[in-house]
Amino acid sequence: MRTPIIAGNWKMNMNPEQTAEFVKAVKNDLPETTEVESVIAAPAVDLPALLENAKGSNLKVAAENCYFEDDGAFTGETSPKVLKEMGVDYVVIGHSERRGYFHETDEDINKKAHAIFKNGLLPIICCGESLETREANKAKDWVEGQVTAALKGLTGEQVSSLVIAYEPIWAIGTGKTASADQAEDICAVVRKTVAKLYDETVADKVRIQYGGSVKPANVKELMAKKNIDGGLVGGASLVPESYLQLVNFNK
Ligand SMILES: O=C[C@H](O)COP(=O)(O)O
Repeated sequence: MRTPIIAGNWKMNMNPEQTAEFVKAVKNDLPETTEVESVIAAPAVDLPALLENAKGSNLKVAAENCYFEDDGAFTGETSPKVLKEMGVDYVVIGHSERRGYFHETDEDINKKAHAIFKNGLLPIICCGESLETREANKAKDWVEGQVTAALKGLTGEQVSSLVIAYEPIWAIGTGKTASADQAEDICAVVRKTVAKLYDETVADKVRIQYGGSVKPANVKELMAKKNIDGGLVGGASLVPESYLQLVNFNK
């Protein structure tokens, strides 16, 4: 009953010309949005090209980040209000690269989640542990803590509609995928955390993605798991053929 959601996260890898070419190459072979939601998260500078070329297709558009204020003196930031005006659907927040390189805190991520909802967008909230945390057997507590902090003050209705992406940091861009069982294990913790904070109905509705070296070769096995409703895909989302195999994983 949860619609699978496969989102490419391009990170800082494409320009507007490449964006336009990519969308032209995939737009006619995407599944119906009721069957699988196909999303691309692109850098802010590529969003106009992505939106323009995706018009009338089944491709949904995400920003890779935004600020938690709508406007003001915040040099270099991206307004969630303007993202909405442009026609963006989702905003990725709390990616481990933003937490690590740009020092984003749980509190920032929570403020962003509120700002995203205020503007009628939907967040894809990332969480995930480092190798050190996993080896110390603390991955479950860590992820539960991140999810709890990110959702603070959101309503059950809001949480039912958002997406949580579990991305173990040690599996990102390393070629080391968490095994389907390891991924399922923590995605189940994410759902249990939502049930504990809200209730079973909200937990049944929230969609949970796994991210970390997802590719056409492992997407089916991951998507077969009970608590995995999608993927947040970096490297393998940059090539049209590979992206199409990912979003059409069930064919
Ligand atoms: O947001 C996507 C993740 O960071 C995964 O990246 P990757 O598929 O290149 O490992």
